[in-house]
Amino acid sequence: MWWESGVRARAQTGVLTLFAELPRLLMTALRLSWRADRLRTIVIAVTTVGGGVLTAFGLLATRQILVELFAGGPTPQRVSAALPALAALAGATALRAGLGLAGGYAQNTLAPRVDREVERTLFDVTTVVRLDAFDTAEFADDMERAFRGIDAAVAVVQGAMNLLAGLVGLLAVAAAVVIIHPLLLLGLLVATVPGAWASLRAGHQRHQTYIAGSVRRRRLGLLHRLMAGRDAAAELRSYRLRPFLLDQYDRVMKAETSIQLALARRVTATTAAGSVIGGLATAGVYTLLGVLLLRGQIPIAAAATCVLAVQAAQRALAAIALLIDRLYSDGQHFSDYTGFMTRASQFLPAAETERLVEKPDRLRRLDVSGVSLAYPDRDTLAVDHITLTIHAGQTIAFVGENGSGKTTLASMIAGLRQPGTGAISWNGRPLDEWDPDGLHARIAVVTQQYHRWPFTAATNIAIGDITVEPDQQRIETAAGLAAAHTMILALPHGYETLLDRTFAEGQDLSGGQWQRITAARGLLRTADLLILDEPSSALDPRAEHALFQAIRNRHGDTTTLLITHRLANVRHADHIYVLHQGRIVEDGDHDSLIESGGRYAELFHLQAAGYLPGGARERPA
Ligand SMILES: Nc1ncnc2c1ncn2[C@@H]1O[C@H](COP(=O)(O)OP(=O)(O)OP(=O)(O)O)[C@@H](O)[C@H]1O
Repeated sequence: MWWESGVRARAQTGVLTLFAELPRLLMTALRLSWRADRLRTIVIAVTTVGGGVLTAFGLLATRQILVELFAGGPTPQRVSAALPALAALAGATALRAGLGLAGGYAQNTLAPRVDREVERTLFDVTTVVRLDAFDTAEFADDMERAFRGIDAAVAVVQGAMNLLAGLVGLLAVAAAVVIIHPLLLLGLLVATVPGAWASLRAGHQRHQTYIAGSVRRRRLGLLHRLMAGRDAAAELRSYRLRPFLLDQYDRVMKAETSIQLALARRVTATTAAGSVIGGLATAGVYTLLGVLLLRGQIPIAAAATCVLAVQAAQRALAAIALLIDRLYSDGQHFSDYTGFMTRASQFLPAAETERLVEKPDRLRRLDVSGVSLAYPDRDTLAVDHITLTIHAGQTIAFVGENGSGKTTLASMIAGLRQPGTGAISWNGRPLDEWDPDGLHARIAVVTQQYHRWPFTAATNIAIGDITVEPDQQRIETAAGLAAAHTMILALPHGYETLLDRTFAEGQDLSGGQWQRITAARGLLRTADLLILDEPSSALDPRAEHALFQAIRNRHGDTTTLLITHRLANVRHADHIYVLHQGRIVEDGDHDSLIESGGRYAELFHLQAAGYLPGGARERPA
């Protein structure tokens, strides 16, 4: 499907390349576990190695028991001769079980710590990357897989520990086998390598399918939200979208099902080939053992121990192959996580250097010099070579038709996006050379696409300034300015009403009520620069009047940048910039722009005509 193009190419990495990454992944997992909890990592390492040594010891003790039992002499004598080895075996088994319990406990209690460490590190990055990261589809895909990689991190750490334990155990068995007859070691390898290879290959096939399905899964997630979520529920019903969405779902699932069936066929074929070859090789090992026994090259006790050893080795190897398979697939999920962290680093803001430590002083002037910006995959510039100056205390307005670049320019002035070319400076120094926290503390932004934070009404306003403890008086004053106070008091729990319908006692608000809360959040702080992007699009006339009155009252104290399509609200602005296709095409105050009879005058008259009897036009003075 159209939205899947390009993903398949990313899933074409070879099995060997990925296998070669395993040691690096193991090291990353061990480092992670060390960072999460040193003591537990040490306990796991000690119990793992101890368990392996005890396995070898147990095998040799078994051999000794068999040697004593198969020796000549009366039975009671043979049994009593075997007793010390039997006691040693019992001791080793008990000790190994104890170590296993201790190691298991350490692993289980390590898992939540690793989980927290990994998830926290991911959120550290996702909350700091530049906004432009969210403009690319690759970033969204990467992030989807990175979140899956969080669960894999714990699995990789546990898998790495278990694999280590399995390898130590296997080494022990191999050592015991070599002591009995070196040729048997070769036989063991032949018997187990095909199975291990098949496991690896099957894991690789599963992961390839997983990567190729990343966009499809996101699409499915989207359809889940659209068909079962609250946001789309009303439109879904009013436009009768049910059959359309179900059809989309069926199409995606049809593709998904056939891909999963093809995968099941390939995995079964791979594991079947591994099992057949492995089975034949095992038969070869037992034949070899029989031949050695018949030729008298090994005694019967050694042969019996050897059968036990072969079985133990096969069990250990089967477990190891399974572990490698899991580790391999979890490791690849985990490498999606580590890969995301590496790739996301290109979207991190510039590292804070000495120069950035200085906090900006109160705004005196803000210069926009030759600023341009193009969004990824767009041929045209959203903002095209704009130069302007804003002086402290001024009220500035950006007006223009939809898509003319107002929001994009404002977001660069707010320091949320970096200009492609040109520079924006605060008191003569580029924005990115000031301490970012200090800068954002001096700028308040009320965005057009505001977020409905699932917190109480009070918190929704208080987060306008999280640098100080919430102050009820301050919150209520800000709410009053945005015509939100009375509305909030009318809610079931007033300011403490939770604004999320999906939780018990939660409430939802109308679009205009939400917008009042959003404006209150912006007005909470007496920022030097207040940017209001369409703050009144959903407000009723009374609320709109109150909000703009509050904004006008700040004139001279605060510098205000206003974006609105309701041109009556920008009449009082000191300077109005008219944008068209990313450029400033006119600027001046209201009267001079009306006088000049250009684009602004045309838009203003069009709007004003709607309020006049018979659609009469206001004439320029
Ligand atoms: N995240 C984005 N990725 C790609 N293109 C974008 C993105 N945001 C905006 N654009 C495009 O950039 C151009 C300018 O958009 P912008 O939002 O700045 O316009 P605007 O003047 O604020 O419009 P409106 O009046 O509708 O709010 C438009 O062509 C828009 O389609």
